[in-house]
Amino acid sequence: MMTASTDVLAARAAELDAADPLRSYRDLFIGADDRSVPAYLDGNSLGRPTKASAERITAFVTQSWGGRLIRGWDEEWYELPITIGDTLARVSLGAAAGQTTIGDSTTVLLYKLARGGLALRPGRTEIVVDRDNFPTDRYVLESIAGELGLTLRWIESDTRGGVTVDDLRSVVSEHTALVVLSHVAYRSGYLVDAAGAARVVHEAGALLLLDLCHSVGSVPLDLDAWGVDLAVGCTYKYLNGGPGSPAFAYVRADHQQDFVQPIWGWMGRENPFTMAQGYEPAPGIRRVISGTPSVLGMIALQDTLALLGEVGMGAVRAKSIALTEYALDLVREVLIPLGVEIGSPENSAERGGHVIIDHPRFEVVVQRLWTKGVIPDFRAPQGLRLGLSPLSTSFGEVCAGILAIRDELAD
Ligand SMILES: Cc1ncc(COP(=O)(O)O)c(C=O)c1O
Ligand SMILES: Nc1c(O)cccc1C(=O)C[C@H](N)C(=O)O
Repeated sequence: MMTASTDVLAARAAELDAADPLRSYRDLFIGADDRSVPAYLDGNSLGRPTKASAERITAFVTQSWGGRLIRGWDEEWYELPITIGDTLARVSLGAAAGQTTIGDSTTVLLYKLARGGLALRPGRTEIVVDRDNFPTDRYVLESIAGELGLTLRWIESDTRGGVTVDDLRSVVSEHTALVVLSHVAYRSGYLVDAAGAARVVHEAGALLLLDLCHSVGSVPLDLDAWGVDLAVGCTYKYLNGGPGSPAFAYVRADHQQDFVQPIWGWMGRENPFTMAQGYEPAPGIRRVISGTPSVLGMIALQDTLALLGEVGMGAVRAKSIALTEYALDLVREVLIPLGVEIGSPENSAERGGHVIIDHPRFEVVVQRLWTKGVIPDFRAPQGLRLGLSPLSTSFGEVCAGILAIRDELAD
C-alpha cells in the first residue's frame, strides 16, 4: 500500500486540530508555539508549564512569601495541602473532601500509605504487586516486605498488557493484606479496571492502593465509587505542577480514624504548634503529613486544576482517546512497514493517555530526535513512549513526531 505524502498527512492533522473543541487550551501553555520544539510528546514525564503558573509563582514570591513572611503560614499556607487536595479530589479524583492531601514525593507517600494500610490488616502476611509495575513501587514494597518480614506475591504481567481482574483473582487470598497497582501502566499504558480490582481485593479482605501517576488529569477517576482504599499520584505530569512538584495521597474516609503512617512528624500531629510531648495523629487526612509541606512546589498545579474543572474530565478523556487513536493509526500507516510494533492495548477502553511502540533502534532514535526538539521518551529495552497531554498536545505535534520517527528509521 502506498503511504500518503508528508503534506497530505500534515493536512489531515491540521483538519483534526481545527475540529478539536479543546484546541484553544494549548495557547495557555508556555512553549506551545516554540518552533525549536516541533513535538513535545513527554507530558507524561513532565507536563508543560501554564502561563498562569508563571504569574502565580511570581506573585507568590513577591506578595505572599515576600509580603506576608512567616504570617503566611497562619493566613493560608498551613491549610494549602488540604485545600488543594480537596480541589484535586473534586475536579479529578472523584472523591469527596477531606480525603486528599498534597506533599512529599510519590515514593515517600507510597511508603507511608502502604505501611499505614498494612497496619490495618494485622496478621496477614502478603503484599501483591505486579512485576511490571514502576520501579519505585516495586522497590518500596520490597523494602517494606524486608522490614516487616512479609512476602511479596508477584503478578507476572507481561509488558504489553497490564493487570487484569482475573490475574488478581488468581493471586489474592486470605493471606493478602495489600494490593498495589498502577492504574495506568507506565510502559504499556494499560488501564486497570479499578472498580473490578477493588471488588476482588475486598472479597479477599485486603486493601487496594492505586498509583495514579499516569492517570490523574488524563483518565476520569471515581475513587469513592470504585471503593479504592488508598491512592497516591504525582502532580508533575498531567497536572503540570513542575519538576519535583509534591505528590498527593488519598485515604478513604472509612479508614482514617485507625490509619497511622510511620513517619511521625510535627506537622501531622494534632495541634502541632503546642509542641507537646508524644505523637497524637491529627484528625482526618492531615495525619498523612510528616514535615513542613512544600508550599512553593504545590501552587502551580492549581492552574491546571482550574482548567480541568472548566473543561471537565469527560472532555479531557475524549481528547486523550482521540490523540492516542490518531497516533496509533499513523503508526500503523507509516511505522509498522518499517518494522515497528505497537506495545500498548489497541482497544481505547483499556488504554490511558500514552502509547508505546517498539523497535530495536529506538534508543538511538530517541537521542537523535531530542536534538531536533522532537521529544518522546525511551523506555528500555526498546520502547519509544508517546505521552499525549490532552490540553497541551495538538494532532499536528503527534503527526510531526511520528513523521520524524519515520525519517530517522528510514535513514
Ligand atoms: C507509576 C509511577 N509511580 C511513581 C513515579 C515517581 O515517583 P516520584 O515522584 O517519587 O519520583 C512515577 C514517575 O516518575 C511513576 O510513573
Ligand atoms: N519523575 C521523573 C524524573 O524526575 C526524571 C525523568 C522522568 C521522570 C518520570 O516521571 C518518569 C515517568 N514516571 C515514567 O513513567 O517513566
